[in-house]
Amino acid sequence: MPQAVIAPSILAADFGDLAADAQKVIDLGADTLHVDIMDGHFVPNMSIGAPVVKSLRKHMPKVFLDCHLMVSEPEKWVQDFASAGANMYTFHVEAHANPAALIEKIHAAGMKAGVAVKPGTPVEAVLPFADKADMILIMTVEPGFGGQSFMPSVMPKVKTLREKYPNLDIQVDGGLGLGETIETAATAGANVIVAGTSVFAAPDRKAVISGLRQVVNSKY
Ligand SMILES: O=C(CO)[C@H](O)[C@H](O)COP(=O)(O)O
Repeated sequence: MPQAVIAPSILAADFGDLAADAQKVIDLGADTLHVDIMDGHFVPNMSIGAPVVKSLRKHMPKVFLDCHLMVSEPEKWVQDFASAGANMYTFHVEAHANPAALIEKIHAAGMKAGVAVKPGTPVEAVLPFADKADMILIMTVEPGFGGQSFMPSVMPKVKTLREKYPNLDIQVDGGLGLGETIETAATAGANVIVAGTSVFAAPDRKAVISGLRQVVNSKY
């Protein structure tokens, strides 16, 4: 299993002071920033778009920006996000008819490509792309909102992927924090951990980031 990657979701950050709040979690030990993009159509909520990624990039030239596109037309935004400075572009398998072609397009634009699945979508939907994508994201909540409860029922998807792809980056996203949720996800084989509320709302963010990392890295 690859090493832990701790990716705080800026959905839970202070949007009025975004670059500074995001930089704080990097300074406290986070590896990357997870940037949630919602279009109000694929999910029943709206968040931010490429201009905010561009601003973040200006303030933090070296931080890895892992962008999760919860949008109905992921193909439409590839160039905008590449130009804005995104490092990874993760789209939903449910939102595109030809994921392999979209992965190629994302790579051609100079970004890493991730493929995400909603809780109700079987893992078989992403298996054909697990050796083409740089990361598979198994959603552990229904996408659209931060602060929801982790769904352990999706862990068999993580286990299946980990058994088939020992070196794959497997991301989990939604409701993760110290305690039972990270134990469950790491035991199943997840190594890229998105955590919004549990990091940004914590009195001791550093302890949460290092605690999540320790649990994941204890599994291999
Ligand atoms: O993708 C998301 C919602 O669609 C968020 O990244 C996710 O919910 C993380 O937030 P939290 O850790 O607060 O649950």
